[in-house]
Amino acid sequence: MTKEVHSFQAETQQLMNLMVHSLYSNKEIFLRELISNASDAVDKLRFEEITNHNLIKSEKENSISISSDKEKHILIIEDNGLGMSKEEIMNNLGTIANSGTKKFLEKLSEQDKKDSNLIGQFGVGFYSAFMVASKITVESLSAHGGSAHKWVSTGDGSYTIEECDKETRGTKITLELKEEEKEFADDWRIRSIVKKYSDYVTYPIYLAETKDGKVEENRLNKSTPVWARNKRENKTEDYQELYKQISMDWREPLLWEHMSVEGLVPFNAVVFVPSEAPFDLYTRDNHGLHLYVKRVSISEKCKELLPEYLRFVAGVVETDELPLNVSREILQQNNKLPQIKKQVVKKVLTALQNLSQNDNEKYLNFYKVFGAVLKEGFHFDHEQHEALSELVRFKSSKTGKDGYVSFKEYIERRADAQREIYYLTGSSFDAVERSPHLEALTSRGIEVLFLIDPIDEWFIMSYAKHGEYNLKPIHKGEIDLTGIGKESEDEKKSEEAPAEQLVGLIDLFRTKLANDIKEVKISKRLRESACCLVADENGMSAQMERIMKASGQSFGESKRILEINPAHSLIKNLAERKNKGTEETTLNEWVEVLYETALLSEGSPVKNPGTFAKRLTKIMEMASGK
Ligand SMILES: Nc1ncnc2c1ncn2[C@@H]1O[C@H](COP(=O)(O)OP(=O)(O)OP(=O)(O)O)[C@@H](O)[C@H]1O
Repeated sequence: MTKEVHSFQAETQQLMNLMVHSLYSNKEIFLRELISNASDAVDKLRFEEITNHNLIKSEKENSISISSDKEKHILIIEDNGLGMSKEEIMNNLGTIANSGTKKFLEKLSEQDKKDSNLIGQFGVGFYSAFMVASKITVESLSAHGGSAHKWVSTGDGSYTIEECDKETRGTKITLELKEEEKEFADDWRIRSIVKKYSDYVTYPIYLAETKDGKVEENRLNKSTPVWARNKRENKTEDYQELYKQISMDWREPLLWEHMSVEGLVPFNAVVFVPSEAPFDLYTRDNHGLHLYVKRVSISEKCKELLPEYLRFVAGVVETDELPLNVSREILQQNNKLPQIKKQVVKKVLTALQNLSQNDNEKYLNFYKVFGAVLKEGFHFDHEQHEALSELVRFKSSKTGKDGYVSFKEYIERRADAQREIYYLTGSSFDAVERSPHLEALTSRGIEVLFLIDPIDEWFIMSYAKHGEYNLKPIHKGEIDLTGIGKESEDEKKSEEAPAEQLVGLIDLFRTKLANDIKEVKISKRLRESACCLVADENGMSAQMERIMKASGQSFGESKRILEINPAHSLIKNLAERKNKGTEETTLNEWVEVLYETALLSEGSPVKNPGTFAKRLTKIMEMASGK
């Protein structure tokens, strides 16, 4: 047969031109594409073999062979798959069948045509080889028989096709590399690309390497990957090695889960929870799981498979339910990934629950590092509230600085008649531990959770109720503890001043502090302290205000309510003085100092520390002179 010359379809030519002149920097993906095509061709052969026994046999095992000639800048990729007839070659390599490539071209007509990054996003299959080759020869013998054909193109608008001598079934692709791309003929370069993208291709990938004058065929890819094997075949070290390879973390993982899911979207996965926080835990935006489709690496960090609040999880998911050249955009729209994600999330949360039940110490070590991140889930994943609520831990008025309590334990040891879960927000354990807000609750033996992570203010906005128990802030709104718990005899309040005796003093507070506070009220929550500040029911807590300020989102300071303790001797004395008509100026000073101490005890700064110190000194001076 003579050599025929054919022009490429217009779209194909457009694509070729782009490839030939591509400025895309990640050109190495061409090898991934060619290996993936070769692996597909072997897949197709194996599928047909089941029903058709007349296919040409191969003496070699089903495999992909790579060889190169550094001197001549030649790279060859050969497979013993199904191969192509003349018509198939012309159809497949002259037109654009691949849906990913079509999408790529559509995108190009809308967007800047020079946007070379699109190439990487779409993975344009066979044609990407023109990024590195000045001439490509494809020789193929179909396993169905007939004669072998050779297709040759330099990517300049046309290709030639003619019969050729090829005795073995399958396809051989010879790339004549451009001078500036000759590195792709180097063994080390080939090895590293295969390792990176095609390590888990089902069929062996061999590289012909010359050592001491002899050619050796060395296998580059692994055999069946850890996640595709039966769990029982894997050893602990297999998982540990996989973890290190995909996470770049040299420490052992805390735990892993191997999933083989049948169902609607079948997939295999291995997910890992690290034992230590990665350095970029709070800043990372490249979280995700490594996604494989038919053993081909599609995305190293597939965000669609993992919610942000599990961004510390590393792992691999493999499914055959997606097309190979799936683009990032398609990944985002794909409806199968959310189903996989849901199951992965469930599995990780269950694994953590199991850990907390079986080895609480280990779990708490995990929680100390990752707890705050996990809590973000309350805001973003309402579906998982129940599971997450079993995983959160808190410090409290009963745990001490190093301990933790779960919701479950809190409820188990709640006080008599207690129907709410009490909490207090603040910036640290030390800052809340001695808060005046705690006094009435502590004296009744009621435990108060300390929400002292910056994320807690958001956590509480998304999780206001645990089962039948409302979460109740003790630093906001009214608090009524009547009948709850039991007040110990020696902690009972000393006698309160009758309300009418406090009217004058309350008025004084109101006038003097008009610019700073919203209201003055008689407190039910104080025991030792003379006064404290509370936000109203829907107001912003002092901690929230500080966080907003620190992140540059201050809405101005909200005024809080000053509560005074009617049983405190200082308040009683001041009320008496006021009622006796003691000079206003002195009383004003006391009122100011009381307000400022209330600010300090909730962790807020006083407006003018110098004035505060002077006032305090004056009062101490007066007291010491008595
Ligand atoms: N080594 C090969 N053996 C047999 N057929 C091949 C080989 N390489 C390519 N082909 C054929 O050429 C077609 C075009 O390949 P190309 O890489 O452009 O897209 P694709 O492989 O179809 O894309 P996708 O991988 O998304 O299906 C393939 O569908 C296949 O039919």
